[in-house]
Amino acid sequence: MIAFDNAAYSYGGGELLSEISLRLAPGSFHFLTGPSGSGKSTFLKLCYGELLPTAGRVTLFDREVRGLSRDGVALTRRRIGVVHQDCQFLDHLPVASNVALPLLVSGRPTPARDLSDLLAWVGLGQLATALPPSLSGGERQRAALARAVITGPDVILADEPTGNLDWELSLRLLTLLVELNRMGKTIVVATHDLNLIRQAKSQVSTRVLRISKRRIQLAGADL
Ligand SMILES: Nc1ncnc2c1ncn2[C@@H]1O[C@H](COP(=O)(O)OP(=O)(O)OP(=O)(O)O)[C@@H](O)[C@H]1O
Repeated sequence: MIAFDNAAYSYGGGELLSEISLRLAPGSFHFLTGPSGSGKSTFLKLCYGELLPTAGRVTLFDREVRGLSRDGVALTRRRIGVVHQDCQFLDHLPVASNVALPLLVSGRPTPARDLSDLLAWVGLGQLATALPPSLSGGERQRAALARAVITGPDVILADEPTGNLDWELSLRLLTLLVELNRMGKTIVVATHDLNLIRQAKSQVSTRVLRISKRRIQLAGADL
């Protein structure tokens, strides 16, 4: 589904990520860990074609990203939902409209029933008409997750989705990610939170990737 073959990335200085070769299989659940500044966000950006590898190959859904046209990249991105750490919303639009925005932008209809089901699933049914500035941190993250999945993506990438949440809210978000994985979605979560990873491991089969010295390795079972 997403494959790296000897891929590397450099922002212009030395290589930040080197010799990355891995496969994210359909339906897999991966965590990505590593020190601050080691390249976790950069790796996720390579996973959705926001960045192109500066060496080697990244293949998304059997198409090498470097060979994709601009439209090809846009179409590919529709199959990938991204939850950013610092999720941004259009503050003058209610939560429901913000969540539905990706469908609007891609010219697809938003069945009202689907939208209300999705908001209920993330626990925001009562806040559909609220404006984003009134949401708590946990509510914002769940709205961001709803927005990332409304297009029915095959892959969900989440960058420190629980970074600003307390443990209880982190668990709630994790439960939603686990449910998505059980529906067959491929999940990649960048996180510093080893407790979150341990908790996930008790619920679902996950693999942990760790960035160390510019390489990405499968972490041991010692988490
Ligand atoms: N657009 C950019 N131009 C130049 N350098 C960048 C750019 N984006 C990130 N970097 C640098 O690349 C390195 C890795 O950044 P990245 O955000 O991928 O790390 P991270 O592991 O996600 O960090 P954190 O855990 O702190 O979020 C950092 O040193 C960062 O300053």
